[in-house]
Amino acid sequence: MLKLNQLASLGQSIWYDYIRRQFITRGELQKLIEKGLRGVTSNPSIFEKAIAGSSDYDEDIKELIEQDLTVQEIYEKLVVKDIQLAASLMLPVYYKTNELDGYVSLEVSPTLAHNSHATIDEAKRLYKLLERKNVMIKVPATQEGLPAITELIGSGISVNMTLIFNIDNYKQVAEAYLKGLELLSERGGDISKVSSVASFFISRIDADVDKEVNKRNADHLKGKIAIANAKVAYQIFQKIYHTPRWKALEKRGARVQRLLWASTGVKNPSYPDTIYVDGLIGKQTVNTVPPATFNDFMDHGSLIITLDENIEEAISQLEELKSLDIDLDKITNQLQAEGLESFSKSFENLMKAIELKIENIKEERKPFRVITSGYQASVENSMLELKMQRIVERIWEKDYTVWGDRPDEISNRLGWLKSPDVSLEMLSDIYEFVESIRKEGFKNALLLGMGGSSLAPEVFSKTFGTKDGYLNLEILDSTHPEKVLEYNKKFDPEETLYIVSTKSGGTVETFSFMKFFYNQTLAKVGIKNVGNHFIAITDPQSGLETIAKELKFRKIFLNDPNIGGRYSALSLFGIVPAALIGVDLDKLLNNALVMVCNSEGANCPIHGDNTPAKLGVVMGTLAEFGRDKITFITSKQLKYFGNWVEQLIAESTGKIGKGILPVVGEEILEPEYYSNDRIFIHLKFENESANDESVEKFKRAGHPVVEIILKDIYELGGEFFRWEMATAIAGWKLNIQPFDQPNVEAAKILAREMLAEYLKEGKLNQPNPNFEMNGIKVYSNDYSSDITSLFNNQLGRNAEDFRERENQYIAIHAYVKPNESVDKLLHSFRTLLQKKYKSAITVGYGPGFLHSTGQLHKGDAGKGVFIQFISTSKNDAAIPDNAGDEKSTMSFGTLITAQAFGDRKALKNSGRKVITFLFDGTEIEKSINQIVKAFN
Ligand SMILES: O=P(O)(O)OC[C@H]1O[C@](O)(CO)[C@@H](O)[C@@H]1O
Ligand SMILES: O=C[C@H](O)[C@H](O)COP(=O)(O)O
Repeated sequence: MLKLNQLASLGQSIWYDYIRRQFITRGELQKLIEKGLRGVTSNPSIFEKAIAGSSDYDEDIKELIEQDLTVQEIYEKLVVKDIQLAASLMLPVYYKTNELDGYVSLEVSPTLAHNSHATIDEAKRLYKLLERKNVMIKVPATQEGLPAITELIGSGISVNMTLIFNIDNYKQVAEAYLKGLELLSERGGDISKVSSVASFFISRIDADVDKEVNKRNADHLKGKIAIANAKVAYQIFQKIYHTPRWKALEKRGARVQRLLWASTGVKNPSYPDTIYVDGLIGKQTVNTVPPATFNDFMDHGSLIITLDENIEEAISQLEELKSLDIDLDKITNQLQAEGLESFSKSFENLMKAIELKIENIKEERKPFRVITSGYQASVENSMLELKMQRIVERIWEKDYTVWGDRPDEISNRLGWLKSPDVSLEMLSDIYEFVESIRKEGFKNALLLGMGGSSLAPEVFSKTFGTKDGYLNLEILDSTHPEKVLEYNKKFDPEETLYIVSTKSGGTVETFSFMKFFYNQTLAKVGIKNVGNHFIAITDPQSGLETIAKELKFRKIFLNDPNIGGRYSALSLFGIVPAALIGVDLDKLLNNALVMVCNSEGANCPIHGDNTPAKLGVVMGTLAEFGRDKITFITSKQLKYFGNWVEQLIAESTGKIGKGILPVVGEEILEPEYYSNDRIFIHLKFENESANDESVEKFKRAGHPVVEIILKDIYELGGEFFRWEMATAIAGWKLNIQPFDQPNVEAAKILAREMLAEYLKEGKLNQPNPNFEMNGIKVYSNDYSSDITSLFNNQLGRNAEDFRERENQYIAIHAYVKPNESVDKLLHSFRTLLQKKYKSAITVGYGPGFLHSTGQLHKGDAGKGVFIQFISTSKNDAAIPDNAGDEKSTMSFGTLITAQAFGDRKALKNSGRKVITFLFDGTEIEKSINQIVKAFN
């Protein structure tokens, strides 16, 4: 028997907490009905995401604009049509279950929740408008909502009472229902024809109670109270529907008002994903689940009655809560008020989203546009393939076979799909933490981390800047001793919060920074206070968690371990640093949620506007045609987003002899300097035209272009998600596993070997240079003895020479202290190289890029040629062996040199050409200039 039918035979119906037009019209709802789905619920947030996040409604909106309707009227037409369509599909269930199930719910505007009369009038009006028997009108269970339920039931209208969190409130709802039935009976109505559910919210309770429980170290109560509260409600339900008063109504055909478990998606990723389904199975109940929970339950949910089990335990858990001085009534009442507020906000946002849609449609604005330039047919074929193989749907079902034969490093790397939701739940905790930091007078935050643990915070710090009264956030991801020392001078430890950020909890650079700054801070503020200046962001049970506990860090943020570094922007790794500079995370994450909605399976890129899927297909398909250099042309303000997306694409796709090379920060030249291996991404704000002309030229020259136009910086929330999903889809297309980084380890091993030798012999064993030029040591694969012939031999005399091997690129690896003037120099060298070789040239600082593009450099088809600049340093800084201890066996200078030569060896071992220049750090600019001159 089908799983949902088995569940129904245990007395529980599963409804779906989700709706959107294509989900209904493309047959997905029908498929779920065939699997045993018995109802649908909606709420203002669901409609907000559906309408703002897709083009599903655009055709309707176009027609409605013609009719000169208000935004509110347009909204109503859209949702009424959705509910009617869904109700028609559900009608057979309604009849088959003898009118028990088969309902679709529509909520009255939450803004009316404190006005009984207005709610009643509105509910009646909507019911009439819907013209379907199998609909329920959703009414918030406020004090003013209670008389509404009596009147509505008394008028024969089926009602879904929503936003119930509290036991007493539930009793009031049940009482109002009974009164409604009695009223209907008095009025001569047929009480067997009316139906009702009481939507009792679950996971939001745990999310709030857990915070209080944490403060009291009562870990055993975490994740328990929401279910305990629901079990008590269920006991009350059973009592109410056994009273003589009920029996009398039942005789006349009345149905019980079933408890409907709502908010049953897991908000805390460390809890089992079906906890709020498995734990709440019992007779005469409904559970309305969001799509992710539905998939999880179908995959591994259990089918055992649990609601009647362990009631004593549930009661004692609630008692214990009281004894800990946690007032559940207060929390649940507050939750109702907040729930109402957030639905009202969604409602407002929804109106704004419709307004924007209307504008976009009227002005034919397209915030996302692909110009395929001759590849249209191939892209369309890939889209079809994507559709036929149900790739988007399977990603949301967390099906690892989209990318590989084994689940390893795939199944436990898909947590990012839920990051915006999960992070939203954590905001109040994070804000509380930020307030405490601000109150204590911290001025700076220095984030210590590499790759995925540092790039999103850098986007936030450089793009959003610091809001008044918040911290100045900077990022340290260079082990160059001069850079480390610069921060030591720049930031007074007394005013600084150090964010030690590493998923694995063991990255050598991050640990070295941590030990260094710990000792500096210890010297300044003393052992009692030093821990107060440090926080950790890491995975549970990582090495960092252990050490952070030992060193008494003021806070340890434990991230969902099912998220890889480059996919962590919208998780704690990105949002904690963002909160410290005052980014409005609610706005950012809601923006991401709209993109989540845009990327859903219901929004097929062929029949809809699933832009992440489209983008991923375009990236993957064009790469197969040799257009494997994805070149970002961005607004100045969005420059750092380029660095984040660079890691995402390079580390995800560059492996097993394949890869897409991201090119960011390139000077924009005339089309003649580019080969036919490019695809351009034009990412800009609206009303901005700085690069439009150049982009037009690229289009005219036959290059494919993707245009993405943002309204404001908060739309970056959506961009993070769009590119994550697109990269995952490009991975499918290219037949690679996008979540591992198999070649990163190679360079690490070789660097470690060098360091081990150093520890044994007291010096680094560097290879012998080929030749020296004015103090610059030069290393290469050939026998050249001057720079000009070296470049000619290794790169070629001209573009034709260089491009003999199709699609080559040059990557400049700079193991020097990053600063503005060096940056300029490196980029002008880059431009010179590009002009000469008419090919893509990238620049990255070491060792940062090792945690980003380094994977692709060693993992792709060997298309890169590498130029390393390594500067020694006069001022070195010792890396303490242990935090809190002066003893040191290695310095940052030694570490970075070992990393550079380790990577040189790793690149050579994998058959790449590498040219290395080693020079004195006091004369970086002079040295680079000399090299550039010789090249010229
Ligand atoms: O967060 P962690 O574990 O310190 O890793 C930092 C970076 O290093 C890498 O693992 C590559 O070395 C990246 O994937 C990651 O973003
Ligand atoms: O009908 C119920 C609501 O739509 C829903 O379950 C709310 O859940 P949430 O807490 O996940 O927003």
